[in-house]
Formats: sequence, C-alpha cells, structure tokens
Amino acid sequence: MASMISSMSSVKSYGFPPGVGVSGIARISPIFGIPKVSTKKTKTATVNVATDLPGIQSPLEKETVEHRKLVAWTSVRQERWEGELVVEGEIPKWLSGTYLRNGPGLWHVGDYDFRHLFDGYATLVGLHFNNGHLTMGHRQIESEAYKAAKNSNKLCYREFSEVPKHDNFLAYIGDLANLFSGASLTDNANTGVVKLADGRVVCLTETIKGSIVVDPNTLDTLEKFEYTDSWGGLIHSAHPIVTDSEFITLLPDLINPGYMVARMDPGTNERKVIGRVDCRGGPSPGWVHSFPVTEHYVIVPEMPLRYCAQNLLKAEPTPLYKFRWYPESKGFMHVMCKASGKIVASVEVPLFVTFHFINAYEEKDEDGRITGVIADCCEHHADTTILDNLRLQNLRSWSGEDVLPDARVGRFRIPMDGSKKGELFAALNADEHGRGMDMCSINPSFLGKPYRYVYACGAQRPCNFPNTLTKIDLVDGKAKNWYDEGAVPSEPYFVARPGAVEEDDGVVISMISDKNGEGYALILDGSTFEEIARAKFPYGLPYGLHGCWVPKN
Ligand SMILES: CC1=C(/C=C/C(C)=C/C=C/C(C)=C/C=C/C=C(C)/C=C/C=O)C(C)(C)CCC1
Ligand SMILES: [Fe+2]
Repeated sequence: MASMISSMSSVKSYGFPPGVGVSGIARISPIFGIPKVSTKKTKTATVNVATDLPGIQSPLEKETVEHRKLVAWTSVRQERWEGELVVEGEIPKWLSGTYLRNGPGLWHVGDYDFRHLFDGYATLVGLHFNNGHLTMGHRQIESEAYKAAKNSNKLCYREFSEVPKHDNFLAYIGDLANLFSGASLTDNANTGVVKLADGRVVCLTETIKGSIVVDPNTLDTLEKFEYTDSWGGLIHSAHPIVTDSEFITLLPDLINPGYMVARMDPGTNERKVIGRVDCRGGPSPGWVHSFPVTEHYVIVPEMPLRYCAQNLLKAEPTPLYKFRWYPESKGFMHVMCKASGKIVASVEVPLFVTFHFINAYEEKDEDGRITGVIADCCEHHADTTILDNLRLQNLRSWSGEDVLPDARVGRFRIPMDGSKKGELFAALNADEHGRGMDMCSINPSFLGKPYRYVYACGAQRPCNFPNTLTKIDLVDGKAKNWYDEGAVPSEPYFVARPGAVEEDDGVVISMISDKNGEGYALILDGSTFEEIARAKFPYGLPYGLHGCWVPKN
C-alpha cells in the first residue's frame, strides 16, 4: 500500500477538526462522527491507510460488504485524500490537465442509511495528469445539505428520495411551505461537473441551488453559483450544454407545463431566455435530466416519465420517486432554433425512457437544406425499471442473476418537413454492447455535428449494473468492449489528443471499482480501445456519475 504513494503524497489541512495526520501532511476528517482512520508512516510521507476501519461504514453497508468486496456502492471511507499514484503502463505526455468526476459517494448520516444511489452526498475525485505522472485526490463537496447533516448527524434537506423526518405536525407543515420556496430542497451537487468557458468549474445536480463552484486543483468548495437573473425556478436539467462558446440550459416549468430554454454568456451568471416550449401531453413536463443540441437547434425532449407534484410532496419514496409514468400522455420531441427561439419542429415519437442524450446533428440533402434532426440517447426501451435497479439495496445484494434491464442507443429521427411523427429505433444491434447502455461521452469537438463514436458503459451478462466500457462505431454498427470480471467502471470520458484529426484520436479515462474492493484509474487508447495505463488508488472509491476535463492553462 505504502509503495503506491510517492514522496509527493500529501493531504492539505483545510481547517477540519484535528484528524490523525502527522507533521501537518496527512489530515482526514472523520465523516459524521465516525471513528478516526489510522495512518501509517512511510519513509517519506504520511499516508492515510485504508485498512481495517471499524465504524467507517454504516451497519447495512458493513453487512453487505462482507458478502461482496466491491466498494462501488459503499460510502467513501474518509472525507479527503490526495497523493501521487504509481502508474503501470504509460500515460501519454500530452495528457496534461485534470479529469474531475463527481458523484454521490456518501450514503448515510450517522446510523441512517440512504436508499437510492442518487441520494448520496457528493464526492469529487480529481485525476491530475502531468508529464506522464498522475496524482489523485478526492474530497466531499461542502454543500449546505452536507454540512448540516455533518453538524447535526441527521438528514436536514430533501434529497432525491430521502425526506427529513418531522418531529411533529407543525414541523411537517413548515417543511411543505419550505418545499414550495425551495428552502427544504437539497443543494447536494452530486450529479455532474462542468468547466465553463470562463474557467470556473461548477458541480451540479437537478436543483438549481445545487450549483457549486469548486477549485479543480485542490477540490475545495469555493462558493455557491448564484444566478443573477430573476428567472427563479427550483429545478433544471442536470446536464447543461457547455462548450468554449456556449452554455445552454433547460428549466422545466411545473406550473404551466413546459420548458424554458436559456443561455448564459461566459463570465456572467445571468441566464437569458432563448425561448419556451409548451408541453403537448400530460399534466406536467417530462423529466429532463439531459438534452442535446445541433449546430442550429436545441432539442427539447418531452418524455412520458413526468415530474409529479404529488410525489414531490410525499415523505416516503414512491416507486418512481418524484416522477410518474404517463404512457397515455405520449412522448414528443421539440426542435427550437437557437437564434430565434422559434419551434421549428414538434413531433410525436414512440414512448421512451432516457436520462442521457449522447449527441444530435442535422441531416441535410444534397443542396445543403436541413431535412431532419438525428438525436441519439441511452434508451431504456420505454421501461422505468432502471430507477428501481439503482436502489442501493439492489445494487449491494446482487445474487448473480441477470437483472440489468436492456438498453440501446436510441436514435430519434425528427423530420423537418412538417410531419407530425418522428421515429425511434436502435442505432445498432444492442447485442454489440451486451444490451447495457448508459453513462456516455463523445469527442466534444463533434458536439452537435455528425459523429461516429460513442463511449459508454455496456454490459457483459449476467449483471445488475453496466459492467463494461464500450466504444461504439455508429457507422459500422460495431462495438469494442473492455471488461474486468466483477468490476464496475464509471463513465468513460474521451479526451482528444491536441492536434488530432481523427475523431477517436485520444484517450478514454474511467475509474474502476474492482471485485477485491480496490480501485484504479484506467486509461484506454481512444482508437484501439486497448489499455495503455492504469494506476491503483490507495483504496476503492464509491461509484461516480459524470466528469469533465480541465486542461492545464
Ligand atoms: C433533489 C431533487 C431532485 C433531484 C434529482 C436528481 C439528483 C437526479 C439525478 C439523476 C441522475 C443522476 C440520473 C442518472 C441516471 C443514470 C442511469 C439511468 C444509469 C443507468 C445505468 O444503467 C428532483 C427529482 C429534481 C426533485 C427535487 C429534489
Ligand atoms: Fe446524468
């Protein structure tokens, strides 16, 4: 263990209560009153050693960990760590910058266990690449929700499925009022992380207040990202479109069912409205976890899995949490012109369930006229079961059966000739990626343009969660798959080689939780999809959702 940590290994002190570090090098903060972690001293550095940590996991976690060593679904063992990793293989020298990955990594407060993957308090992991060397750090995001839970040892804000318990009826009524004002909603920014064109790095979730600026180098929580406009709203898409020139976001309107599409200029905190889409079905807007854009259009999906005000008010989770499946309300895809805000197409499409759009682009005829829009997503065959699969109990208690619902690259074709209906079909035979498909990335230079390659998590069955990394060639309809038996890889993230011409010239970064309870950073060649390097973490980390790349300088 110690041999993994070079003399550069250090964890800086940020004024946490005194931990167990020696000489001011290693300091950790026990999470929520959990006993302190032991450290061992190496010849050159003090490191936090991740063995034998009584009490570091909650009772339920301890029980399940005994059955299976995988730590993807167990809380992060300490608040922070930082150090250099030993690299096996060779990291290209051109890979210079930081890969940040965010996700819900802490699923309990005191003795209370959260129930759903999406409930956990945000754990930010940074992989800092420099001249072939790799330093890793992780730390908890200091949201109000996290700090309040830490201070009071109980849940204080409404998370994805968890609601604070009320001592009496009056407190319950107060909480309902706070729900309408947004005061009781969480700011636990546990879903993604983006680098804005002006250099700020923001962690995000679906509550607007859960937008938090972090330092990509130290992983410090810097400040809340406050919007200076007066659009208000409580929720937005967790995945805004962020490039070096644009930031586009979607705000569902739960009162007059629809969506506001807005942009924000670099260096500002002010969203400016591009336009509005009125819903065509249902009593409420469809859940918009993400949406795609083309060069000229914003594509607004209206999924029959819709926000549900009644479920928002409930104290106990419903089968679909804050959402409801309304098949009779149908599904629609709307196309809005970025420049004018006008809706240029709005079509009914077959029922669908998707959380992650992959990309979209415009189809043109031989005269260059736009005839249609293609929008690709990770589509769950119009089946909401995946939400239930992502309950922690299900993830932790896998018995070896094949229980991961099928998913595919769902391709929407939206005609631009005024037709009323659009199509939805599989872009390739889903057996190529084991009928598992989610957590995707592309070469960001191809955003909104015709493209060929998708990197995602696929499946080698039997499994209960996507357990492979897959590179899909949408032109040949073929996939290359990476698999490590018993391991859970997180979203593969493509970083292009500077000066690259080919779409897949670059590397793919993922973080793996392996069957022994350990974890490593994995670097694959973007073209061959072969491993080129890996670097073991000091201990396995919890699963994470989405990442971003922050180039040096
Ligand atoms: C906190 C509140 C909400 C929060 C919603 C959140 C945090 C939603 C997060 C959704 C994510 C991370 C979806 C990811 C999907 C991944 C999949 C399907 C992977 C599949 C693998 O096969 C609201 C619900 C907005 C309500 C207010 C309170
Ligand atoms: Fe997501």
